[in-house]
Amino acid sequence: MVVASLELEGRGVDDQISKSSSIPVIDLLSSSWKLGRREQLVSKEIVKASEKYGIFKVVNHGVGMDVVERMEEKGMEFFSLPENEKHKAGPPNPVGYGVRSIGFNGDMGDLEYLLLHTNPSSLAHKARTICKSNPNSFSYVVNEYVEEVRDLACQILDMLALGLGLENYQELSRLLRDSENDSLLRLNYYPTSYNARVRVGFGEHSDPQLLTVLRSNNVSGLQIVTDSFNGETWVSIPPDPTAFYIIIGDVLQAITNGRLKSVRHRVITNPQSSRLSMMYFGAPPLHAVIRPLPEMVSPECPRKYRAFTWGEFKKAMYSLRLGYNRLDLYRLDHNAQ
Ligand SMILES: C=C1C[C@]23C[C@@]1(O)CC[C@H]2[C@@]12CC[C@H](O)[C@@](C)(C(=O)O1)[C@H]2[C@@H]3C(=O)O
Ligand SMILES: O=C(O)CCC(=O)C(=O)O
Ligand SMILES: [Fe+2]
Repeated sequence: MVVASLELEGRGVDDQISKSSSIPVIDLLSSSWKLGRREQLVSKEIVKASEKYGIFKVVNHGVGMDVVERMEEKGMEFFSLPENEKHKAGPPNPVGYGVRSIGFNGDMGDLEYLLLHTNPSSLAHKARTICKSNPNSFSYVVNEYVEEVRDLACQILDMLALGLGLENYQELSRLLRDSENDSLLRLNYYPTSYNARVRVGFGEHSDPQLLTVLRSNNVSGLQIVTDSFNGETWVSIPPDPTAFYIIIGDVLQAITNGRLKSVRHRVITNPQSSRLSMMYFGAPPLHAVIRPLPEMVSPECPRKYRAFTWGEFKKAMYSLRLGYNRLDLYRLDHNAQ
């Protein structure tokens, strides 16, 4: 495993000091999917990174840079439209175009965004309001991007299953391959911070789904929380437009009985440049039942979460603030705490 150094930021939002640290870099080229010895080792590294940090960077990921660039171009084309045109694709209920307001419960951030369902027919419908001049070309570019990042997400899930010693290595990825999967694509555009002041672009939260595949332009802003000797510390994740960051979500934490961590993260705005990020949130079908897998439960590690459907979790999530620790609602020892 290669270890990348995280850049040292001066003072973060609210004068919190963010420290330098390191997060793992996984090289997928060395693990062409064959279940050989080398692949088993990489799988173990992915598990370790997901347990310790809940985030890691993937290089040599196999997603075509031309596909990534086409998606970024379409995104920028959209955010460059006049305000009144963009608003025709809003409000986000929950998908669509949004400005500053995040979710339905009063959360605000310094950004504009476009949230899309990855289901091709839902996307084709929305594309008519997003790109009136050429909806087919917009849907084509999004579908092409989603297919490639979904394949990457599935490869990571297969390797996680292998590294965790699950009986069926496709146990996790089948949830994203299901035609009824509820995955989303989000494009976030953070303008340069006004008055050179660093502001919250997207507040602290964990991602609710199985995992997130994140790619951004070469502008910093993403930070994660790590536990340190004097409490919690914000650590900056350096941007790398040629790579993807994989972020573990709440559902994967529940399925693995708390072994993999859904990392809390946020975005701060950049005083010099605007940031464009693209996130694929890999989610199961609404009816999928989420519960700790039997392989993850033992007398030493008793079951931590009760069973719930993704639909049930999603309903709760939309009724809660961004920063709420929603998995707490499903903890079996919740009332005892
Ligand atoms: C405040 C909210 C926005 C959010 C739904 C929620 O009620 C709580 C979770 C938020 C989040 C965070 C990760 C993703 O960006 C997102 C699309 C998701 O699935 O959960 C957002 C939701 C959103 O913006 O609609
Ligand atoms: O924009 C980013 O870089 C991350 C945003 C994020 O965490 C989210 O949309 O859930
Ligand atoms: Fe997130």
